[in-house]
Amino acid sequence: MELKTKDIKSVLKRGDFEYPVMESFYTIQGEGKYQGHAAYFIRLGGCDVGCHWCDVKESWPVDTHPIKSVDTLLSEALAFPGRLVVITGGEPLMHDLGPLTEAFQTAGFRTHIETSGVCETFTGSWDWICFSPKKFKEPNPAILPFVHELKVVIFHPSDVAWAQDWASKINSNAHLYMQPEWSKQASMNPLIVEFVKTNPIWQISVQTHKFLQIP
Ligand SMILES: C[S@@+](CC[C@H](N)C(=O)[O-])C[C@H]1O[C@@H](n2cnc3c(N)ncnc32)[C@H](O)[C@@H]1O
Ligand SMILES: Nc1nc2[nH]cc(C(=O)O)c2c(=O)[nH]1
Ligand code: SF4
Ligand SMILES: [Mg+2]
Repeated sequence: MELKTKDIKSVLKRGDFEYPVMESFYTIQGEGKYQGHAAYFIRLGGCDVGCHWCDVKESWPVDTHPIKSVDTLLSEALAFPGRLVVITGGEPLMHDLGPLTEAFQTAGFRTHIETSGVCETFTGSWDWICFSPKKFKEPNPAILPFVHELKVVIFHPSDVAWAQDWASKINSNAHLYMQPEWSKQASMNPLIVEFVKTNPIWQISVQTHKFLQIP
């Protein structure tokens, strides 16, 4: 049963909780298991991992983005038909995601996260956890039993074995993706294609939003 916005405000416990929000946008999930699904993205500010190939480096500072309340974020998302929210960043788990996810789930959204898993604390109530480990900062192993999807960016051939090593550490139900680093597709795509054909438990994820030229 979907609540109306005014009803939701009355049930939100921490609707006034605030976050630094670089951007929020209604689009098509371009990566991983839910690729192709309409989704409302909330990109939180702040990340200290420092991937040199990061495609959203402007998200890294935590104090240069507008501050938005849960109330506002939920009201903005409710304006669109989809009921799948993807919390991303930056590194979203830098923040206490309990209030945000509680509000969206109360309003009938599936809550998905895109995370590098590096944070000490692991907050929020999630319908889907996409874990994308990085060589630049060691993830917190506490997340590993809860991962629904492992998505490893392949920048160099050595990342293939590194990805398999991570697959051996997470729960056996997780979906396994290799994603070519965007600028290295010419060399990495053939490698990943051959790997997946040989190891069909894996899938390739190619950032379809960039081909569709949508956010
Ligand atoms: C921008 S990050 C934000 C969430 C979180 N910090 C993380 O890394 O998972 C979202 C996703 O984009 C991927 N990504 C970032 N830059 C990329 C690039 N240049 N090529 C391919 N994937 C990239 C990350 O690996 C991650 O799966
Ligand atoms: N369309 C679209 N899909 C995405 N999947 C993961 C993204 C991210 O930056 O977290 C992303 C993004 O930035 N845009
Ligand atoms: S962890 Fe994510 S947001 Fe942070 S630098 Fe790496 S890809 Fe970018
Ligand atoms: Mg992106």
